[in-house]
Amino acid sequence: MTRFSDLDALRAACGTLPAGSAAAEAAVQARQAVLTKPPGSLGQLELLAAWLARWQDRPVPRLDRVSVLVFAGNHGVAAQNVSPYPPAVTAQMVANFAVGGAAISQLARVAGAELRVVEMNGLEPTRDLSREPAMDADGFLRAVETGAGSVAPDTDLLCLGEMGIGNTTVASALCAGLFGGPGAAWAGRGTGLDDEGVARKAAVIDRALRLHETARGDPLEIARRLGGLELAAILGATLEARRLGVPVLLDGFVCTAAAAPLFALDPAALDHARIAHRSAEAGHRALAERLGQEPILDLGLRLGEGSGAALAVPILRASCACHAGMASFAEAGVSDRA
Ligand SMILES: O=C(O)c1ccc[n+]([C@@H]2O[C@H](COP(=O)([O-])O)[C@@H](O)[C@H]2O)c1
Ligand SMILES: Cc1cc2nc[nH]c2cc1C
Repeated sequence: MTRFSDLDALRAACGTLPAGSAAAEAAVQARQAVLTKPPGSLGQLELLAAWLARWQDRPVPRLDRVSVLVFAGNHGVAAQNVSPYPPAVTAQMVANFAVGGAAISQLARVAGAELRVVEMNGLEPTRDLSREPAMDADGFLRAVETGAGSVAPDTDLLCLGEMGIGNTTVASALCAGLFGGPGAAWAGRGTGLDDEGVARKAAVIDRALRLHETARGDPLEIARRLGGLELAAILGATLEARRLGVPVLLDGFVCTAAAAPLFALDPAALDHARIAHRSAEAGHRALAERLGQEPILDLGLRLGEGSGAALAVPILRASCACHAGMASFAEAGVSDRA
C-alpha cells in the first residue's frame, strides 16, 4: 500500500513515472500495417489499440478485466447554494448505485465492467474552500492513498468516476487555481443551475481564488485547498494506475479536473489516461484543450458517475477485437497494393 508521509513525498512520486512500452506500441503499429484495410482507415480505433498496448505493455492489448471505480464525497462549499440539489443526494445516490438503479449501474454492465463505489470519509463534508482550505495535508494525503489503494494490479482498464453534490464548483475552482482565469471562465450549470446560480457559483470561486492565492504554482497545494476528497482519490488512482501499467479512462469535467494537478506537475503524467467523453459542462472543452486531449466521445452527457468512461469501453473493445482478430493481407489472400 502506497503511503505518503507529506506533500513532498507525493510530489516526488509524481516526478518518477514509467514511460510505458514503446516496443508494445510499435508492435501494434507494425501489425496494423498488414491487416486487411487501407492504412489508417480504422482511424481512432488504430490509435486506441496502440495506446492500450503501450500502457498495458502488451503487443496485443486486451480488456478481460475492466473496472469502474466511483469515488463519492461531500463538500463544505455546498453550503454556499452552488448546487440545485442538497448534499444528502450524495448518500442517496450511493445507495442507488448499490442496488443497481443508477445510470452507471446499467452502463458498467453494458461495458462488461465491474463497478465499485468508494465512500470517502463516511461522506463527511470537506471544509468550505471559499472560507478555508478544503482539507488539511493529512486528510488530502489519506484520500490520495485511498484512491491509489483502490486500483487492483491485474486491471486491464480503469474507468474513473465520481459522485458528490457541489463538486462541479470544486472542479471549477481547481481548474481556475491550476490554469488561471476567473470563476466565470470555469463555472457551469452543474446539475442544473440557472444563470443567477452560475453567477453566484463564479463569485464563490473568485472568493476562494483570492483566499488561496499563495498556493498558485503549487498544483498539489491547490488540490488540497481547492479540491475535494473524491477528487483527491481520483488523483491517487490515476497516479497508481500509471505505476501499475493500467490505462485509465477519465469521465467528464470533474474527473478530468481531479487528475489535472498531475498534468500541471508534468505534462506527460496523463499520457496513460484518456478523457473518455466531452461533458456538456461549460469548462470541459477548455480543460481538455489545456491538457492537449480530444475526448473519445461527445454525446452531450453531463452526469458524472463514470458514465462517459463506461460508454467508451465498447469502443476500446472494438479496437482490441479488430487488432487481435483481423486477418493480414497475406492470410486472407487480399492484394495489399493500392
Ligand atoms: O463531470 C461532469 O462532467 C459533471 C457535470 C455535471 C454534473 N456532474 C455530477 O453532478 C454532481 C455535481 O453537480 P453540482 O451541480 O452539485 O455541482 C456530481 O455528483 C457530479 O458527478 C458531473
Ligand atoms: C440525481 C443525481 C444523480 C447524479 N449522479 C451524479 N451526480 C448526480 C447528481 C444528482 C442530483
